[in-house]
Amino acid sequence: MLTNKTITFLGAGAMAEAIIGGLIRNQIVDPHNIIATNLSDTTKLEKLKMRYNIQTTTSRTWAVEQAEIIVLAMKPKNIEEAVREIKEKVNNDKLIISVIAGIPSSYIEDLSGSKSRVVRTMPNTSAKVGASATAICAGRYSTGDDLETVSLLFSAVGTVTVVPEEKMDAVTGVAGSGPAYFYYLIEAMEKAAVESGLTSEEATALITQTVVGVGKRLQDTSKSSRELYEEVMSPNGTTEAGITLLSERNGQDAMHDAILKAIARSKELGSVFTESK
Ligand SMILES: NC(=O)C1=CN([C@@H]2O[C@H](COP(=O)(O)OP(=O)(O)OC[C@H]3O[C@@H](n4cnc5c(N)ncnc54)[C@H](O)[C@@H]3O)[C@@H](O)[C@H]2O)C=CC1
Ligand SMILES: O=C(O)[C@@H]1CCC=N1
Repeated sequence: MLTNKTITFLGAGAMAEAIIGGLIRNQIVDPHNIIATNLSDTTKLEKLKMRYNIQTTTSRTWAVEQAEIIVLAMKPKNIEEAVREIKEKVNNDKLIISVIAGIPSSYIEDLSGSKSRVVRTMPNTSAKVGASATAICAGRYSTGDDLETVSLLFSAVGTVTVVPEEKMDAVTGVAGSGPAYFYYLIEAMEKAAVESGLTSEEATALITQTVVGVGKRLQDTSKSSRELYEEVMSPNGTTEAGITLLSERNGQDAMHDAILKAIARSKELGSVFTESK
């Protein structure tokens, strides 16, 4: 095991489960050293206990008392209440990891009044299959060792890139939200495939492998994305017909603006907390 430290997940949703699964699968943490808790969904806690053999509890303050590492994995709207509830139980001995979009580390650092050691992170749902593109950044009081610990923990669910905190909103719009853009596109591809006579199973199999192939190709080449799609386009062929229509409808502009919008939303989520300081 990488660490014998007790890790408490405050928030037992999709992200928490993806990370817990990776940590256990890769034997980074003993399941008995993981505690998960949430607001009120005891059914979800029972499922996690059964599935991963971890500890679960409805007492959030107890869970925080036990922890050497606390992972904040609730929605941004719940962070204020969460902080209020655990404030008295947090001290500088505990490392706090946040996966929450938008929320600046400085807001969480002031949590204990004793300069909490915070590392802010942004994983994505591909953590579930060990393929997250996670970025992490150090807070003001976290140490080099803390960054290393978090890096090792998240290596269990994919790649880890260390960035300065001012880049975290961009990371969130691009990589945190990133999988959704692809799934959205795939939904449209499936619809067109079925309308054109493929069964849903045929469409899914073909599109899934196409996406896997694109990912592998990207990892394997130094060619630019433009070079790669131009490689697919034969003059006056099928791809050119499709790409021409996308260009006429400003498909790339829409995608570009969507990502900027997501980045702006990440900034907006955090601004409430920076302004109130
Ligand atoms: N879903 C995604 O693709 C990604 C999500 N994130 C971030 O992860 C966080 C969680 O997202 P999801 O797992 O999708 O949400 P979710 O809704 O699936 O889970 C949130 C969990 O937090 C719990 N919770 C709420 N308030 C709490 C409190 N005070 N104490 C303890 N638990 C509390 C809820 O009961 C629930 O179990 C969000 O802040 C999001 O920004 C980050 C990267 C990707
Ligand atoms: O949509 C969200 O706010 C979260 C953060 C990144 C992905 N999901």
